[in-house]
Amino acid sequence: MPGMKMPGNFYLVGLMGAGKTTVGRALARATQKTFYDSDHDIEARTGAKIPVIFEIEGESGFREREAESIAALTQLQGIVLGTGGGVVLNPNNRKLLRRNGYVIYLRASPEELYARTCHDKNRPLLQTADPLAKLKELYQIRDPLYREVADLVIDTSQQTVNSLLQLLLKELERQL
Ligand SMILES: Nc1ncnc2c1ncn2[C@@H]1O[C@H](COP(=O)(O)OP(=O)(O)OP(=O)(O)O)[C@@H](O)[C@H]1O
Ligand SMILES: O=C(O)C1=C[C@@H](O)[C@@H](O)[C@H](O)C1
Ligand SMILES: [Mg+2]
Repeated sequence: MPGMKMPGNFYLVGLMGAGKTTVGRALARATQKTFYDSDHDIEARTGAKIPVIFEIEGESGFREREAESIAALTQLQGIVLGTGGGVVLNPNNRKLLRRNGYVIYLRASPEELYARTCHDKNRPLLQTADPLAKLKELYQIRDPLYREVADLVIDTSQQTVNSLLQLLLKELERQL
């Protein structure tokens, strides 16, 4: 289904490694929308990489910047937005996402997320002695919040990025 035109915005939520950036880019291409990534937007606005922002301003400083970025990006039309894994912690972010777009939760188990992220050092929250335990803890806290904002929950287990894209397009076509 190349070049399928669909109305509105698509917002992708989920934990680190869920595929928000990867699947988001592919979805934008397929639906002729512009892709944005809130993590990249924060880095561009700040002029610093996420690990550096965490180091200097702590997680709370990062969350303030993230809220500003979400407020700006949810004013845009015709976009696919890949969000940061912690975006749903802020109630105002949740409200903005729900109001302004169709929210897709890319779900994966902590074990799978660990396998996808363990070679990558760009996620400060996973720079701990036991990243799998951290992912399990984040999953417990956040899975209900992702579900709360989601219009659609997609299980990404045992799926390639391309098969996920096909599944998403089929589901979106059915629902919209
Ligand atoms: N369904 C999938 N199957 C296998 N690997 C995947 C899948 N989705 C994503 N990946 C891989 O997992 C890694 C993390 O994906 P990606 O960066 O898109 O996640 P993210 O949700 O944007 O994470 P973050 O919240 O940290 O930005 C990438 O190397 C990507 O290629
Ligand atoms: O899950 C999280 O809290 C985060 C996920 C990443 O996307 C980044 O937004 C940052 O590393 C924090
Ligand atoms: Mg990402």
